Amino acid sequence: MRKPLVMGNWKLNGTKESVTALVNALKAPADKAAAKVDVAVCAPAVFIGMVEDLASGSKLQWGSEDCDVHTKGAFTGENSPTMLREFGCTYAIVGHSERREYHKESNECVAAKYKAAQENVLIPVLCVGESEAEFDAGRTMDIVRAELKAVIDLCGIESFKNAVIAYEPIWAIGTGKTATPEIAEKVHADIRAYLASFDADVAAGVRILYGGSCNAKTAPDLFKQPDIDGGLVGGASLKAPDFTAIIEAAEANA
Ligand SMILES: O=C(CO)COP(=O)(O)O
Repeated sequence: MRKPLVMGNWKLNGTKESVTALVNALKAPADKAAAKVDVAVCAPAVFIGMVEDLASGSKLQWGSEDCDVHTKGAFTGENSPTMLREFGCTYAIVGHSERREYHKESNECVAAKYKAAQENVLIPVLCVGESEAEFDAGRTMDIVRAELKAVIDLCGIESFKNAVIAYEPIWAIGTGKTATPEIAEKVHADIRAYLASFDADVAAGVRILYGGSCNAKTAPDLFKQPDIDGGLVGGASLKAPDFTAIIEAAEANA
C-alpha cells in the first residue's frame, strides 16, 4: 500500500551550523524508519549542496522548496529542476501557499512547475489548500479541485503515479491551529475521490500528506486517519527531537 512520507519544509530558516546539526541528528531516525516510512527535508536552495554532503549514505532524502519551469537560461534568481537533481534532490515542493500568495503563483504556473519537476526526474510535492475565509464559506473543495485540475489538464491524471499531494489549509500554517483529524481526513478522502473520478488506481496509490501545525502532539492522531499518508512539516521540522517524534508517529501507524 502507500508508504508514509514525513517531509520537513524548512522555509527561509537555517544557518550552516544549524543545518549541520539538524541533518546529522536526523540521519539515524531516518535510517531506523526507512523500511516503513520515507523521511525527507526540503531546504532553501543555498543549503541543498550541504544537505547532500551531510545526508549522502543515509536514508534521509532531500528536496527543494520550489523549482523553476526552465532548465537553464536568463532567469535571474531561479533554480532549475536539472540543477536540483544534480545536487541529489528527490523532491521539489511546488505551489506552497506562501509562493502562491507572495509570488502570485497561479494554478497554471504551479502546474508548469510540477511538469518541469517531473520531466527532470524530481517528484513534485503539490501543495493545495484553502484560506480561512474559503474554509468558513465551505469552499474548500472548490479551491482544492481547481488546484488539482490545473495539473490534470496539463500533465494528465497518470502523472499522479509519480507525485505527492500535500493538503495544507492556509489557516493552519504556522498558526498552531491544526485541522482536526476529522476535518483533515474528510478533505483527504474528498481529494482521493476527486482523483478517482479520473482514475481509481491512481487515486488509491497517491500519497496525500497533511500540513499545517503538524507537530509531535498533533501528528499521532492525524496519522491514524486512513487517507493521511504522512506530513509536510514546517516549524516542527527545524527541531530534531520534534521531527523525530513525528517520524516515530508515522512509523507507529505504518
Ligand atoms: O507550511 C507548512 C509546511 O509546508 C506548515 O508549516 P507549520 O508546520 O509551521 O504550520
